[in-house]
Amino acid sequence: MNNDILKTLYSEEDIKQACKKLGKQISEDYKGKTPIIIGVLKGAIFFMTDMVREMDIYTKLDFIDVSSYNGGTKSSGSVKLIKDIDIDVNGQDIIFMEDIIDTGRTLKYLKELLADRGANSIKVCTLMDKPEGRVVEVKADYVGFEVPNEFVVGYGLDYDGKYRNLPYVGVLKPKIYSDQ
Ligand SMILES: O=P(O)(O)OC[C@H]1O[C@H](OP(=O)(O)OP(=O)(O)O)[C@H](O)[C@@H]1O
Ligand code: HPA
Repeated sequence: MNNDILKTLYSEEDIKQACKKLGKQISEDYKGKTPIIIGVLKGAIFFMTDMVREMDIYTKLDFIDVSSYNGGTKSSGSVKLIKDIDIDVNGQDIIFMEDIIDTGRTLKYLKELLADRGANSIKVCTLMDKPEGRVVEVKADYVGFEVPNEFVVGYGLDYDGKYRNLPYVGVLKPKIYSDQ
């Protein structure tokens, strides 16, 4: 699997430092509160589990699964809800945990969904933000890295369902992609 990687963008150590910094910031911002941390499956699993252990506040955890990429590198344009959260978010403070914001479609859909359900506040924490990929306007509140306009894999992010278990974030060799 490692042989498919052209270059590393963020090492395990880079990611660890980013989680420490963001965890500290969120702990300060949410002091005295118990935010509901919602991990956006599947890509955010590693980031979420590392992040919550860097927070020194009470939290409640839940997960939502949406999909719009059908395995390749291009967004299908429509976001599909696959698994909903269990917690009632009415009046609650929400922090979405994302691995990446690219076109912004996933996040826009999720923010609207929970705003309709009466959440008190909705913020977004993402490991990576790809501003050049944006199709709809949406912003993250906590960002680990601003990434160039390349399709990245690893640390939860997949291409064709694979590479999520790479412990770092990288770019694949061009011959691996079948849709670029
Ligand atoms: O800003 P966008 O263009 O909407 O892209 C970002 C979303 O795309 C990926 O999820 P995907 O739908 O591929 O599901 P996955 O997390 O299960 O891989 C990623 O994990 C984000 O949730
Ligand atoms: O660059 C990316 N890599 C993996 N999954 C993604 N989903 C949106 N953008 C990306």
